[in-house]
Amino acid sequence: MNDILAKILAVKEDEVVTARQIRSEADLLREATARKDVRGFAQAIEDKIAAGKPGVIAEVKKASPSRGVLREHFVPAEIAASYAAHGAACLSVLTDVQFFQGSHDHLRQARAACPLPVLRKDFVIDPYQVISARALGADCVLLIVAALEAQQLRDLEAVALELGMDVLVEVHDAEELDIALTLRTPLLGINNRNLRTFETSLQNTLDLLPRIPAGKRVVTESGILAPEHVRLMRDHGVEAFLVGEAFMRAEEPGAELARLIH
Ligand SMILES: O=P(O)(O)OC[C@@H](O)[C@@H](O)c1c[nH]c2ccccc12
Repeated sequence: MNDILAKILAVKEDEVVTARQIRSEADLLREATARKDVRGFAQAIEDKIAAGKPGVIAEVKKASPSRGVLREHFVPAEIAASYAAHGAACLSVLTDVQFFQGSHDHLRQARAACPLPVLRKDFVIDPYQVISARALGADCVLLIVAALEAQQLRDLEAVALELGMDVLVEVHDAEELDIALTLRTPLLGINNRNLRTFETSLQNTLDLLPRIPAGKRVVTESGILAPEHVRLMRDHGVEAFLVGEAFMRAEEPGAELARLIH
């Protein structure tokens, strides 16, 4: 497993060990449960779609391992406000430091600057990170099937739901999809990018669509760069999108969002 995902997961193991030494899980849990401010993430997407609009999860991401720095002028509060003003349903904020140049502060600042629900975008492998997400203010966590065993996925989902958060479960192929479908969450992300090779193809979403049962909300993730891409997906009944790079490269991220969905 000498791929980028394996490298990232090894770093996450270390991060969790260190974080636990600084602050106990019990202590963090007290902070997380004291917060009574969860914003409905899945609901915000459904509300957009019910109004005839695409549900866009707009990402706040300074850099990525495949693309390097995406945006020099990077002010999370400004970006979040711009997204909110231009019709985003939700935000996704990278909190990984080493590979995406994210931070906990990016999430706090973005969430404080707008009324939108926020996904903590990181590589979650341990309940500590789910609890930490809520303590930071996150309303949803990402669980990546390629990174976890089926039982771990179910356990992490249970922790998130217990804290009142939503879960976005991410798959890349049919095998991962079968595992994801054992979870309770309706939010099913299909990543068009392979996290091991970084190859990106929108066809990936289209290929998996016939396998999605009723009751699940498909979110197509990655590589959505142009209005034609949004149109192609909507023509196939996909109404929810997770978009980062296209917005981060634009001078005004929210204006680019509006351009992409009209
Ligand atoms: O920047 P893009 O190509 O629009 O992609 C956004 C999002 O899908 C991508 O950042 C992503 C999807 N799944 C992830 C898992 C970890 C880190 C990042 C991701």
